[in-house]
Amino acid sequence: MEPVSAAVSAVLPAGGSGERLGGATPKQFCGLQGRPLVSYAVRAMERVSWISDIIVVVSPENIETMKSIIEKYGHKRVTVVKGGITRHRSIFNGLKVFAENQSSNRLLQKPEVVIIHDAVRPFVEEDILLKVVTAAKEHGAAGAIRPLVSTVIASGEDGCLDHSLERARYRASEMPQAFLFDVIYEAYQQCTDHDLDYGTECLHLALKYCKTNAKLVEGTADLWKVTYKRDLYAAESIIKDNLSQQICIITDLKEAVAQVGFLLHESLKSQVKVEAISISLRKNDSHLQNIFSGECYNFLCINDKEYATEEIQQLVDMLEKSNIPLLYPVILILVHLSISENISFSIGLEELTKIKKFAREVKKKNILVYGLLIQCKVFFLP
Ligand SMILES: Nc1ccn([C@@H]2O[C@H](COP(=O)(O)OP(=O)(O)OP(=O)(O)O)[C@@H](O)[C@H]2O)c(=O)n1
Ligand SMILES: O=C(CO)[C@H](O)[C@H](O)COP(=O)(O)O
Repeated sequence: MEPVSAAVSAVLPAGGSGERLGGATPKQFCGLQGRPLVSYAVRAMERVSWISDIIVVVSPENIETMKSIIEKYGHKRVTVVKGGITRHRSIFNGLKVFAENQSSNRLLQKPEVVIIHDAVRPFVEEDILLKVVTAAKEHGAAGAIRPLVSTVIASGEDGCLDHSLERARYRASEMPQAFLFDVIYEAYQQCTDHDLDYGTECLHLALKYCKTNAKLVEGTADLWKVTYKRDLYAAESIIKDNLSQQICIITDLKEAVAQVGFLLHESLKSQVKVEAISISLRKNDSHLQNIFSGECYNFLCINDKEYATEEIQQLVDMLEKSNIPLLYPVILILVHLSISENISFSIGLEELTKIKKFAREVKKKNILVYGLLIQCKVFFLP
């Protein structure tokens, strides 16, 4: 991926009440796999190293809730800003922290490009963010689009069909969107109260007030906005699916063990995202740290040592020390590969008891340890 050659920050409006979803808790604070929806969107931004500040705009009564979410999930580079009564007013408040001195928030460094992304669209990836930011740098504004699912029609005053739009010509406007900061800030400053109270489209404000025709970028299907209750269930299923789709295979440097890891990698890679690393855990490898922060929750450690508890303990220590909170159960499968001429397992009862005890202990930390013994017999040809 080409590096981004502009200062970029992001504003995440999260100040709505989620009327269409219903219930007492606004949708951005609803838990998915035990973690609030807004935290997924913040995490998606935070993972992108070239985004400097992340502004989360929430209603005044939810400021403390948001601050505690930031604390609990260890979010970094986030500033919480008080929202307005409509989405446009919330976004405008978010932008102001880069342009105006305010009593409640310190003035932040103005970015060249600002991303605007609804906090209730949790699955935004770096590549689409990069596309809209690059296009915004060139065109002044850019936004993700999707094909329409249904035809848009207009009804007349009598409640009957007045006209319909040719579906193939129109697109649904989604998020993320990105703007040259000066363009979108100018548009918000110029726009009317009617725009702020009834408008739904930031790209439209840039066009109307700054004559900036946004570049439209084809987005992926999972950019949709959580709006109704069924969307929460869908989002939860996607999260579960993503978690089971990544595995990291760790082998030590011994040739036979590394070979097994390689073969496993080859056979799994068409089905799941596999990271295979061949390291000694003692080296506290930074690559492994990156895998943790990439939110991989499944690890397969293959070794041929008789006493692997020490190694698995190191992995657990590294997991705990990594910045990511252990939000879901981490699965650690310990494969003991015994390659010998004899059929008997070389791992002793004492070691098995130790592993069982260790597994019971770490289960309390949401880390599930499983053990597998594989005996390979070596045949020597005369
Ligand atoms: N006063 C508002 C209203 C909305 N939003 C945010 O804008 C995004 C998209 O808006 P929408 O899906 O319409 O959210 P709600 O307004 O909460 O939903 P509803 O219209 O069903 O009440 C959400 O992240 C929402 O929290 C905001 O920051 N401030
Ligand atoms: O899709 C969008 C941008 O075009 C917005 O997310 C959408 O307009 C928000 O509007 P509403 O609050 O009415 O759902």
